[in-house]
Amino acid sequence: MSDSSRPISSDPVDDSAAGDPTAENSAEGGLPAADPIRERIAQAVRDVREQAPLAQSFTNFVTINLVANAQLAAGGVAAMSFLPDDVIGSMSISRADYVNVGTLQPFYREALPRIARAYHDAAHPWVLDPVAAGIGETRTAILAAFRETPPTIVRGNASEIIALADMWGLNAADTDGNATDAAPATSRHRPAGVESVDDVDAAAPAAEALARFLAANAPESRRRAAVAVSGPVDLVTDGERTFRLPGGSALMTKITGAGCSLGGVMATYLAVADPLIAALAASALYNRAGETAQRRAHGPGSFQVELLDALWNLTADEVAASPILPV
Ligand SMILES: Nc1ncnc2c1ncn2[C@@H]1O[C@H](COP(=O)(O)OP(=O)(O)O)[C@@H](O)[C@H]1O
Ligand SMILES: Cc1ncsc1CCOP(=O)(O)O
Ligand SMILES: [Mg+2]
Repeated sequence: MSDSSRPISSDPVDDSAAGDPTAENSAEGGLPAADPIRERIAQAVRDVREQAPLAQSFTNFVTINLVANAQLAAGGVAAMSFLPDDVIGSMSISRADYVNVGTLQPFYREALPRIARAYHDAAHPWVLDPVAAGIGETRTAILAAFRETPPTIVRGNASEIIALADMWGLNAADTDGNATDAAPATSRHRPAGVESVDDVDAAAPAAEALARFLAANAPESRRRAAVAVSGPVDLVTDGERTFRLPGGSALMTKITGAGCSLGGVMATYLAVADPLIAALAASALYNRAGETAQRRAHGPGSFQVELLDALWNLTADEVAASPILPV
């Protein structure tokens, strides 16, 4: 008996089933093929493969291996550390960093705000993955502290983005990106552990408010920022422009670390590109890679292997041609 809730393909590999992303783009009012954003995405993919930039990670210990392997497969270089002196000292060689609060230890409460302060003072670009935002006193204290020294990109699922915006006092009534003195330290909103309980579209106002806040409170030398919300259709915004990126595979929810490794790869792209392009490029790469992997996999195990191979094999033009729909 088959179980239709199991998103597992056992069909033979047929890459002709890949569809034509260009046709999907024009059918759905996507960015035109000649839009400069597409060329900048392709350039970011090529630059990472040519320059192999280091993007350092302070990440959770469930998915740390997949994060490193995904960064390598995208063409970057990985280094993982949990020591503030290591992370801060390596800022001179790491061109962008990735911070993920999935599995916290008590000492991270002091370490992570110190690292974020160092990033801010050095105008060092970084991606925050606010895994399980809204859950736990230590995580809430750390995420609340980041409001003073905000990241360049926030990447999370819909519930995490809503919870972080809520925690920082950036609800729909405060969408101008201004910091308020009276931000609540806690969030009323909670994901189900590391899983989202909200639709991506429900997170759009929070994502846009968050992106404006990040840009307005970034170090003076770089005032640009982005927020990427992942789900069946991803949403990427810099606070002024918002895009939907359909695609990917439901099997991405059946391995642990699809979101974390997407965040790590976003940091890799942030090493060579501005925040909006980095967020779009990584999201588009993951969507196309998820589709390729689903066609080839027979379940979650082979899916993870195929996902890494697809991150490696997709061409810059294939990534740039991915459906990107302005909202
Ligand atoms: N139902 C789905 N269909 C297609 N792609 C999905 C689906 N759910 C998640 N993805 C993709 O999986 C990756 C991780 O997203 P998500 O599961 O939302 O992150 P997280 O693991 O942080 O919750 C993203 O590339 C996203 O586009
Ligand atoms: C299962 C788990 N528990 C704490 S962090 C983590 C990994 C979350 O990974 P992702 O957000 O990419 O699904
Ligand atoms: Mg996640």
